[in-house]
Amino acid sequence: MAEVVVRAEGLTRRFGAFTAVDHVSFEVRRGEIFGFLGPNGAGKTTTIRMLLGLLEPTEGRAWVLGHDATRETARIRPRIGYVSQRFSLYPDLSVEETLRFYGAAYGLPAQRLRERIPMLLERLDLAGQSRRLVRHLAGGWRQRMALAVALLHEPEIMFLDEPTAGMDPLARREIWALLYQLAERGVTIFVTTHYMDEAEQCSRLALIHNGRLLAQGTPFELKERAGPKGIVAISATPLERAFLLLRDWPFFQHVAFHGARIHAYPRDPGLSIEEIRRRLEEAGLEEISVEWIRPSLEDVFLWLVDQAAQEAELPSRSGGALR
Ligand SMILES: Nc1ncnc2c1ncn2[C@@H]1O[C@H](COP(=O)(O)OP(=O)(O)OP(=O)(O)O)[C@@H](O)[C@H]1O
Repeated sequence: MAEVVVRAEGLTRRFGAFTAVDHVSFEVRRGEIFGFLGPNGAGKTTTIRMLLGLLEPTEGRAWVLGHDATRETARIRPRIGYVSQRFSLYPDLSVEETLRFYGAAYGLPAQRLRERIPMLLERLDLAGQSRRLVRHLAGGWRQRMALAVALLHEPEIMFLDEPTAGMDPLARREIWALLYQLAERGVTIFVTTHYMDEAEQCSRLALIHNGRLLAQGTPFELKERAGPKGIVAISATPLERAFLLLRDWPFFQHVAFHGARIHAYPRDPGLSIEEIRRRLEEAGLEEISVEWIRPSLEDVFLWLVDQAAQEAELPSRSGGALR
């Protein structure tokens, strides 16, 4: 198994009485695309800031490349790259000038920059834009620029905080293709997202909500948690009535609308869907369809959030939606 390059143990950060990150533990291995998935306000940025040594943990510890993330930042920084949510670039510099500027600021030797800049422009498909001023670049291109800057010093780990926030689907896909290329070259990617389709593309995921890790594993493993048969998808008319009935029956631990259907997590994998159908019929519902399906990551996430809320008996704090 590949070496562990990021490790968090009970990482916790409080702001006054508010706990933004609550005893979070995970490991990231070299070459992985590790996704940190959670809605707005879940604690993703705060976790990254602790891993980067920008924020001190209130409790717990983290190690990056074997060094203490809080005390040994000087040894870590030259080996990692970071693209923050609110990175800023100089609008009056061209793409190539920007790379030269940051390369010099990082203290990279001129000869290394002469090799590195054309290679990055090529790899990030920026060669055609090299003379363009940053201020004339569209969002997706700016994001590539930010990636190129963060890659100048050949980092072993890239920390990316919602690198595709606000982008159109095509630009998002292109950024993800780049992340794959980087991972194939052995760069470890630690990426936060609230997009489910992006989470699907990660080698491993940690799901975070209200500062707590709800689960971690590969997308496949997380979906397998529902049990061997998966979950039950139900449609019926009227759908709202079916929802209220299903929610009150003891067969399911979590019931949620999913477009024009209802997705329900069975308490018992031996549940008979014929029985559910019969009960819906007896209740006078029409156009009934009941079947086993594989859950999506969104199903898994909503189920885990619901479970955590039930355990804590607290309403969910985070208003942010996952897409
Ligand atoms: N310096 C701070 N002082 C007080 N509260 C903070 C501070 N930084 C973050 N928080 C709070 O901690 C919680 C987690 O924030 P964080 O930015 O880590 O979430 P996130 O998952 O990255 O979400 P987003 O995608 O919106 O950035 C939020 O409720 C936020 O308001």
